[in-house]
Amino acid sequence: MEKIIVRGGNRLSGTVKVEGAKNAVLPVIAATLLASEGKSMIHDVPALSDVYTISEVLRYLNAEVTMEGNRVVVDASRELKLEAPFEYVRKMRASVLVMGPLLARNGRARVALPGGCAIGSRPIDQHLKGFEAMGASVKVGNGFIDAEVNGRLRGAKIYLDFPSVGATENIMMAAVLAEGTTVIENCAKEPEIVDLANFLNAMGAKVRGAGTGTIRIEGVADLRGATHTVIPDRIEAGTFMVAAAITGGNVLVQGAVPEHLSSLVAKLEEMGVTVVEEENGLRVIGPEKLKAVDIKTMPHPGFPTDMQSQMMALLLKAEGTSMITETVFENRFMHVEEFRRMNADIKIEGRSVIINGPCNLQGAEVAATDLRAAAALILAGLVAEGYTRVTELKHLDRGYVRFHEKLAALGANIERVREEETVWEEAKVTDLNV
Ligand SMILES: CC(=O)N[C@H]1[C@@H](OP(=O)(O)OP(=O)(O)OC[C@H]2O[C@@H](n3ccc(=O)[nH]c3=O)[C@H](O)[C@@H]2O)O[C@H](CO)[C@@H](O)[C@@H]1O
Ligand SMILES: C=C(OP(=O)(O)O)C(=O)O
Repeated sequence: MEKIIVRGGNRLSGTVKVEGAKNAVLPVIAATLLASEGKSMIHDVPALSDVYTISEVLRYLNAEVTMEGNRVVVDASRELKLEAPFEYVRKMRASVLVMGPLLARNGRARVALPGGCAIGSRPIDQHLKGFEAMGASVKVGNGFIDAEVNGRLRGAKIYLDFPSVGATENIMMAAVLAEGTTVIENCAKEPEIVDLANFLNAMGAKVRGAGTGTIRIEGVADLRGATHTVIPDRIEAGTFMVAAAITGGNVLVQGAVPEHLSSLVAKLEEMGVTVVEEENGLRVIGPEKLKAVDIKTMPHPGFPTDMQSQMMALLLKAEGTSMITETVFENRFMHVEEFRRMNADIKIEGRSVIINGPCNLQGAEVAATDLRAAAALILAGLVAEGYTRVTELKHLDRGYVRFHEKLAALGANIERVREEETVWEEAKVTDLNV
């Protein structure tokens, strides 16, 4: 079993470079399916397992995908298949993002129904509501969603019940080839939505208003491949900002875009952390003592749920009582039990977590429950007494490129190893039963 072993106590210093954003590149790669002619070339693609998964989905659908370093080239000009099977959707929920492009281009799409996951039940009713409003008939059965439209999708006015990132993206991708104008109201405003809109427009689409609460899309007859550079990963950047803050370090996070990180910067400053805008990124200097604060996760520009667990690690070291309220996902507190194993004074009250800091964190063997929890446990390990061993690294690899190497380059005492699992002998178990 692979583990990351970290020994707490080192202050981090130096410069770390941020990769292209996972949550931007996945919809952008899905959108390449919309090009019936020409190749798309995507730059600054991070080498993550999720990127391999979405590439596999595209290959399965009959697109040609080549990856060279941080560049992905997609040729989707051949006739496409219709179906994204469960083996891909199970590995990565973002596989459902091929549904909009397939429906727009083929008039049909069949995608395995994603199940729940460690952070919540995550339904996709808002995606489907959008497709239906555009004239598609949607059927759910036998573990699949089948969507079909007679002729082309038709532009429609769609009001989302919640500003869902995935629904906004899927509906945008369906609408770019629809007949007429689509208006998505109460849509998501995340920077990744703007990045997708920029890529779609480079392909020949007419998308306006991305980044605001209303997106207007005028459908066009066809789209061609385009070149695009993915935005920097604000969550990876934020994770390294917390790493600097928690260790009382001084780190330049190169590529961090201040406008994408304003809610995080505000909270860090409230905690006593110094954040300085430099020409090519953000410098973060941790204080001797961190102050307790309250945090509530919200859709962008509110505090991102994808930074909730990392901030929880930081608040464990803050003086006083902090409260974190999670409003985006109903079950994103699985890491709380793992922090308890590290001697954290922390309890769950409904959708909130109360932390009494500063906690005297102790190294322990802990398991990552989702990708941000993996990062958060490693961050806690940076300041825990002794050794922390973090398992279930498949979650980490979905969203962080060479995380331990980047931390080691900043001075952390950290390595990734393969350790044998302890196998209990049957005799011992039997002995206990007598
Ligand atoms: C690949 C990707 O970009 N993932 C991000 C994306 O996920 P994702 O796009 O899945 O997140 P959404 O914004 O759609 O989900 C937010 C909330 O809306 C609910 N919901 C969503 C769709 C729907 O049809 N019905 C519904 O009820 C979800 O269960 C959840 O409670 O945005 C999340 C919220 O910022 C981030 O945490 C994820 O990292
Ligand atoms: C929850 C996340 O991703 P996904 O939506 O791909 O599960 C995340 O990036 O933290």
